Amino acid sequence: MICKVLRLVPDPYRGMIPLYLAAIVVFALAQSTAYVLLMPLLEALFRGDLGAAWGWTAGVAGAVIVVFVCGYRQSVLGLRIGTGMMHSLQTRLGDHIATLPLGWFGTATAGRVSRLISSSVKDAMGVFAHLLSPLLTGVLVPAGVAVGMLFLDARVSLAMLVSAPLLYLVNRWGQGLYSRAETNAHTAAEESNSRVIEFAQAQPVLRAFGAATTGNRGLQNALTAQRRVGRGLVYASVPGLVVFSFLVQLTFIVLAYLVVSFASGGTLSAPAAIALIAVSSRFIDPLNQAAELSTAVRGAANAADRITELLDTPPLPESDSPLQPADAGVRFDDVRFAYDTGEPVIDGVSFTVPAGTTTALVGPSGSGKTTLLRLASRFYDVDHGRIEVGGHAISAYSSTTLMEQFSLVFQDVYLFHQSIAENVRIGRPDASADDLARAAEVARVDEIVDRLPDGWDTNVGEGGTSLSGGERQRVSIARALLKDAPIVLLDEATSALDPQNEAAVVRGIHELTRDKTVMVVAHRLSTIQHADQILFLDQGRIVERGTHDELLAADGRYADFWNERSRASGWHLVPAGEGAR
Ligand SMILES: Nc1ncnc2c1ncn2[C@@H]1O[C@H](COP(=O)(O)OP(=O)(O)OP(=O)(O)O)[C@@H](O)[C@H]1O
Repeated sequence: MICKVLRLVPDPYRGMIPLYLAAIVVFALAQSTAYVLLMPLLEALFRGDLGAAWGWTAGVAGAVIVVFVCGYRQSVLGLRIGTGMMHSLQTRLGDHIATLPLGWFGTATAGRVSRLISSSVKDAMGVFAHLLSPLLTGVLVPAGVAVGMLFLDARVSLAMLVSAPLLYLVNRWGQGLYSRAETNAHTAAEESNSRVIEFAQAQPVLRAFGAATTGNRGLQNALTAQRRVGRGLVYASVPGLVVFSFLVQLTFIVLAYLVVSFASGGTLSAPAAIALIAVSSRFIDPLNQAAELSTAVRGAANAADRITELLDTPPLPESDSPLQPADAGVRFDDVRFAYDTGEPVIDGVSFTVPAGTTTALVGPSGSGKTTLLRLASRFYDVDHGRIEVGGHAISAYSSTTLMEQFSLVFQDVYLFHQSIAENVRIGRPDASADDLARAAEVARVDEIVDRLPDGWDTNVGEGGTSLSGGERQRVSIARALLKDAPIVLLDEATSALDPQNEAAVVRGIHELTRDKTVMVVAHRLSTIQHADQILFLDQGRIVERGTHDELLAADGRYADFWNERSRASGWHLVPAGEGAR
């Protein structure tokens, strides 16, 4: 159980563990020695042999000094190992999560990650900070007392040693009950954490539907389930503790009975009997304490399992090759892909986007357009086929080199709880103030900054809540402009923007995509019409491809789509070959 936690201790602190354990062992042995020495001390006192009593007192005092020194040492070492382990685990978990494929980030992940990084790590570090020492002491002190008693009264010592296996088995049984309930309680807590996060984030939607306090059935169900399994956890921990505690008291009664019978049988003196009963109580108390702590250690071992499971989740394979792309071309070759659900979403897609050209992805909702952008930037690895950038498979590049090739402008723009300047600088953290100002001017972020109370230093709130949707898009375009990568992956907004934002976004995108390789999930008719190549997707396959004029002339799915969209937006179909450019 403890080994699982020991494995998580980082290197510089691992070296301290032998000294820490040695300090605990000496601390416990010194305690049991002090207790065992009470017996000859009491005997000497009862006999009136004050000289011997002083000698034993000195022995007890020596043992107490060792207890103090080792107690201090193991507390300091335990805290150092525990806090070092907590810091290292939080960093390791954070680094590891950043390398996981995006497919890992499912709906329950927010709650899972937050519980792992906060509560599970704290549970695991608690083993060193405050659990292991009293637990080991609770086992070693009674063992030391029982062995020490061998030299004073072997019969009582044997009775103590015989009770040990029985107590151990009962404790194990209690641990088993507790462990299962603890795992359920943790899963329920993860789920309710996720639902609480969702509840906070979904307030605008809930309020819009008048369901701010009552509408989140998921949260209510999760909290009810958590309460239920929480009660289960209490019920599961009680039987083990009660039976164990009863057995411990029973052991004490048996020991007391033995001592009294030996005394009345004349094989034990009265002072020795009194001293033995006093020492026996020191055998019993630490056992109760150890039983209570062992449930907490079991919880820590479960936490260590969860942490290890996450650290063992394979990251997206990362290349450390210094390979650089030859150009900014993109090629998909017979690519197939399914999300976790297993349903094929991309089904044998092949196409080439020559460097410096624009490819528009068009097709019905759910046909796989956005997925193609995610695959190009390796948010996920393909199940079959190959994606190349600059003449090499994207998996051959280090993730830093690969991401340097892309500017991503997706619809769901996330802004951090930071200033607007910091949010734009995510595109290139070392950008100069001039570059920042230029990108802001092109994407018209400067207009937004001018009206904000603290200008560039205005905090945009979590998720950018203090900006409108169009303004958030402008910030995301400014980020991409500042990054100035050779390939632009663009998911055009489907929703209509007000004229001011629309003009700013169109101008920003025009500048962003100038002379770049562009893959765009296109919704605006002018974007589609001016693309060098249009891919019409349906159910994960390219069903038509060509230029706007070629596809209109083919009079197939694209022509139908174009006619419909043109009618809807008040455009007029122009005969093939006369399409305005
Ligand atoms: N993270 C995901 N996990 C599971 N399935 C997903 C995920 N993202 C998308 N899908 C599914 O994959 C299919 C293709 O989705 P995708 O977003 O690529 O389509 P799209 O053509 O971009 O649609 P839209 O035009 O509506 O944005 C859809 O059936 C969608 O439900």
